[in-house]
Amino acid sequence: MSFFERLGARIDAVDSVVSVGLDPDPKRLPDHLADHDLPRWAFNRRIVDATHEYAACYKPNVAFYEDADGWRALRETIAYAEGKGVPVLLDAKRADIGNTARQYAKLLDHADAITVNPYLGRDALEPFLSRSEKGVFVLCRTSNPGGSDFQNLEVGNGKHLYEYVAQRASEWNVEGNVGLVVGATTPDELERVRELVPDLPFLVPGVGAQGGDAEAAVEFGLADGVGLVNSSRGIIFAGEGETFDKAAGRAAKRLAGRLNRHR
Ligand SMILES: O=C(O)c1cc(=O)[nH]c(=O)n1[C@@H]1O[C@H](COP(=O)(O)O)[C@@H](O)[C@H]1O
Repeated sequence: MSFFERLGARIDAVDSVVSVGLDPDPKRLPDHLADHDLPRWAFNRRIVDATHEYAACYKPNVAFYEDADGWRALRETIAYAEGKGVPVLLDAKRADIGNTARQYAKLLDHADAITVNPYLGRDALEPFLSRSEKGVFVLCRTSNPGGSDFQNLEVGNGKHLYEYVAQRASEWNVEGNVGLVVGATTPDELERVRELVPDLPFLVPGVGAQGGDAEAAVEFGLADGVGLVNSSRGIIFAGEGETFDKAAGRAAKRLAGRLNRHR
């Protein structure tokens, strides 16, 4: 089964397109977890317990795990999420020259899907794209304020770079495993990318803490019902103290319901 078939089945099973972002900023973890051997894992475990019923996937951003304990915490988190039947999308934004990219692509041995950066071109993504059973989400129009610096440059025929990336990524979809990352903070661009590539599922970050447009995220993010709308801080840091997980569960449920009203 392809990644997008598995994701579609998960979306149907939980009636949710929510991607729960597991970005456990050590500075924001509840104090009572500090004594744990791996506080990030202790935190994530309780987040997964509280949110998995509403999670179409989990999206750990590897930036929050790039140290010795972090990798251990990430490994435990992935195994636990998968044990609950939830696909894991590693947000790594990788790409490099061929022999390095082949090493980076080994990350896919441990997850169902990954985010990649198109800046280095097609060959830098080949080791990811050739993994037909894994999902590969190509950054297209990012949600940050500087996303327009390069991505909105005109590259010829009145076309912007993000539009060109969308079309090229669609050509790279030989294995049926390519999606795009398009932020909810620029709904006009989101709509435009959907016009250009009707068939690719999107990962739409930027709702919640970044204030993006949840309605547009659902209206344009899904292809044949498949796609993901991510919130990280808005879910995992919805509450504080001993009951942080309960608040996260409520936040995930609320977002799933809100998105479903537009599905
Ligand atoms: O690739 C991503 O997931 C991503 C792309 C993008 O354009 N904007 C964006 O916010 N993200 C990621 O999505 C998550 C958003 O986190 P919150 O703003 O806390 O919901 C972070 O892990 C970001 O790195």
